[in-house]
Amino acid sequence: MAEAPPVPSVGRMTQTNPPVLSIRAATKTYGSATAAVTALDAVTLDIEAGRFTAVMGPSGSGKSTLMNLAAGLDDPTSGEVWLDHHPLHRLSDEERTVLRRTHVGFVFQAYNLVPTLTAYENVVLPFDLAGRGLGPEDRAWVDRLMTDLGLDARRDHRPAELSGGQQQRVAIARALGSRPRIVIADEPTGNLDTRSSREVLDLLRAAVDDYGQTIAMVSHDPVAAARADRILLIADGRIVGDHDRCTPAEIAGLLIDLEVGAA
Ligand SMILES: Nc1ncnc2c1ncn2[C@@H]1O[C@H](COP(=O)(O)OP(=O)(O)OP(=O)(O)O)[C@@H](O)[C@H]1O
Repeated sequence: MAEAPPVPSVGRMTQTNPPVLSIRAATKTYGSATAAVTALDAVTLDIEAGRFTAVMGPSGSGKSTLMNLAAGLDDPTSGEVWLDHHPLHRLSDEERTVLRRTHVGFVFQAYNLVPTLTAYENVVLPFDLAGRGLGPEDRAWVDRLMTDLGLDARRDHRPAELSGGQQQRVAIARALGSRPRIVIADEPTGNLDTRSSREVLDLLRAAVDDYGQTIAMVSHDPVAAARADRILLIADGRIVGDHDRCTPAEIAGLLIDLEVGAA
């Protein structure tokens, strides 16, 4: 099976798990000539299996671009993106779509639930999209997720009949239901109040601790990022910091240093 080239021996010393995602010298440029914007600049990194990684950085620093490349939603201008040993940078759009359906779960700030489907139907939608039904094990897993996420009494409700926190829990159940190799969460608590945010972060943390899920989360919130095992800092399209678990205060300090450094 093909492999990503090894990551250069710099950065954190605590990496122990094999990578699910390997990005090598990935550059993404939008536009051309004088209007060209380098959104990502030769980024190299591994996202390890079974860990919760937070990606932080100022607005426009390249976080969404990085996540889009990681999920195969977009192509690097140059460089390599390997997802679970699949070279995304060499696949066609169609091949990437198929791989995404089986390998990637998404949680967005705006929930992105299908309004005409019930909570349960939304959760099992990835199985339908991937063209596979639910086996008995899948059913048991989805039922367990619905229970663990406190959604049993809301199974047959449509998104409009749910609170923001409940809708985000449905989105998390949908992302975890098909046991993807990686869950990509883009500001998952951005629209939630403090209590719902904490619940959502507890669930993401539990998915990593109890189910061995791999999660990469973009967030602006130091409290959210403090739940992660690793904090990646990005500025001007480059990784400028790579830290093991930090407190919210430490993360806030890192972000202030970034802003001050950029001023
Ligand atoms: N489709 C596009 N066309 C042109 N430029 C783009 C496009 N998408 C992103 N950019 C530019 O690339 C850079 C990185 O954008 P990106 O959305 O990745 O940043 P971000 O860190 O996610 O920002 P935010 O926190 O505000 O969401 C920005 O300068 C942005 O203007």
